[in-house]
Amino acid sequence: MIRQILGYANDVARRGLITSLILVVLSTILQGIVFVLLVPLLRALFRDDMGAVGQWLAVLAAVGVTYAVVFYIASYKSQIAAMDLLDSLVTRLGDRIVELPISWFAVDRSGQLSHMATHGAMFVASAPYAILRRILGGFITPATVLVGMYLFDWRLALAMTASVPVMWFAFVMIRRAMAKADAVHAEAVSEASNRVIEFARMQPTLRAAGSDSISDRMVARALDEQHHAYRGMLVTGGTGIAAFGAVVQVALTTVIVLGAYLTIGGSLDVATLVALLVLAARFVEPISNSGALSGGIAIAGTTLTQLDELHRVTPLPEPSAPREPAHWGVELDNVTFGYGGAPVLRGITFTAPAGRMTAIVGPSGSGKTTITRLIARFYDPEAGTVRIGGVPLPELGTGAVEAAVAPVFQDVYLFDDTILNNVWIGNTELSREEVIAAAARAGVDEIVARLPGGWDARVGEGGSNLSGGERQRVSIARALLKDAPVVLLDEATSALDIGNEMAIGAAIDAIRADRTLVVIAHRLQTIMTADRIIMLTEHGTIRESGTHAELLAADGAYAGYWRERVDAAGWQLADHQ
Ligand SMILES: Nc1ncnc2c1ncn2[C@@H]1O[C@H](COP(=O)(O)OP(=O)(O)OP(=O)(O)O)[C@@H](O)[C@H]1O
Repeated sequence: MIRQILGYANDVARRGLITSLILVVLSTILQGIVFVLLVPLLRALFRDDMGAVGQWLAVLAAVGVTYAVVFYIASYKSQIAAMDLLDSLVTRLGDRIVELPISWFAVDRSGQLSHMATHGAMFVASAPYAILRRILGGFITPATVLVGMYLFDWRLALAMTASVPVMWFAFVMIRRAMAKADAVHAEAVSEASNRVIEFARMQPTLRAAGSDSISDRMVARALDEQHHAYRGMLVTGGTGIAAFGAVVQVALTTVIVLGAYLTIGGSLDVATLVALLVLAARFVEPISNSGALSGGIAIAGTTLTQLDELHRVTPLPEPSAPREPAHWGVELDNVTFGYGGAPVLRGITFTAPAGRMTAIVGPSGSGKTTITRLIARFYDPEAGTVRIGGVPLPELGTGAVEAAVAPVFQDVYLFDDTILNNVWIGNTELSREEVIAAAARAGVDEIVARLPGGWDARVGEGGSNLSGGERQRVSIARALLKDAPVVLLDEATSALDIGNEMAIGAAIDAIRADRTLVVIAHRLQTIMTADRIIMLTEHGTIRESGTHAELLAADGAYAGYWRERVDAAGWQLADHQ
């Protein structure tokens, strides 16, 4: 475990941890010596040898004071090391999260991550100070006592030694049982956290569905399971501690019986027996205490295992020498992809040339969003190749793809910060004036004009103070600010008011002028003005592709789809062809 913890510690924390552990070992040895010194002291007392009593008392006081000083320094250093370790753990966790492939986040991990970053990291960081220190004491102090016991009576010392493997076995068994119970509990906690977060976020939907909705029941079940797992952990811990205590008491009783037998037989004097029994009690006491703490090691171990798992997630392959794209056109070449199951895209081939708008249309679930995820390299395809500027994405590298591509998705998440800062994260190197100018190109200035506080108005958690269309305008402004040569836009499906409609239309015109724009198009205006339309089937294949005019003239599936959309929107077809 120490090795595992050291693996996550930065240099400062590692040095602090090693120093404090050395001091802890030293203090526990000194504590053992203090106990051992009780034997000659007690023997001298029993024999009324006051000169020897004085001598041993002086030695005891000297070792005792040294122990107290070392113990104090060890505690102080351990606390500092714990704080450094916490820093280091949280930083490593953060660094790892930003390296993980985006696909890892497709499953909701918020509960697990928040638990790891808060309780888990704190438990691991304090484990060396609060738990290991005492567990080390529970082994090293008795070991020192045992060595001392051999100096006074080898037979009793041998009986004590014989009990060590039994106690060790009991200790390991409790730790294993606790580790298992805690792993179940940790999983239940993260599931319950996910459900509670979801429950809070989804309140408006849930209220509309009535109180006995599926989500209510899912939250209740997740909390029930967590309570059940917690009870299991308490029962396992309690039973383990009681069993361990019993083993320790049996060992002590054996030594008492053997000591009495030897004294009656005349081979051990009463003074030595009494002194050794005091020592035997000192031998078992730290062991008993450490048994109670073995569960703590198991709990810290669960978080360490989760951290290890996080570090084992295989990142997408990266090039040793990234290639430069020749242009910013995007190309899908015979791409097939599925989310671990049946393919959702099959043999997709098309190009989205630089400086053009390519619109993707098709029924719900046909794979439109998946295409944009593959271009942004959230995933690599199972077969076929995605290229930017003629270079396959794995040869370009994820960093270069992230720099070149600006995705504007429908589920835009805004930080609970000012509207200005929400645009600014698109490019933090620009000045406030430059950010405002870029944001105005996406029509964000109109939103700002209505908000009390203007550019410094807060947008609420997730952007809840803005409408869907307004959030998308902020997201488009981020993309404009990032000045990425490839923009992926998933147009809002919900009906937009005229202000949003016009602002987004104008922003699209600004983007397509000098960038590669791939749009999952829902607005009729976008579809008909696209340079090229790719129409998908519900099976994730391409049904038709071409310009709006070409596809209407072909009078195939697209022409039917277009007529339906126009009828639904109440457009006059003749006016818009
Ligand atoms: N993260 C995921 N894990 C597993 N399956 C997924 C995931 N995301 C999408 N899918 C599945 O892949 C298929 C294509 O989904 P995709 O979101 O790409 O379709 P779409 O055409 O964008 O749909 P819509 O128009 O409804 O947004 C669907 O069957 C969907 O259920």
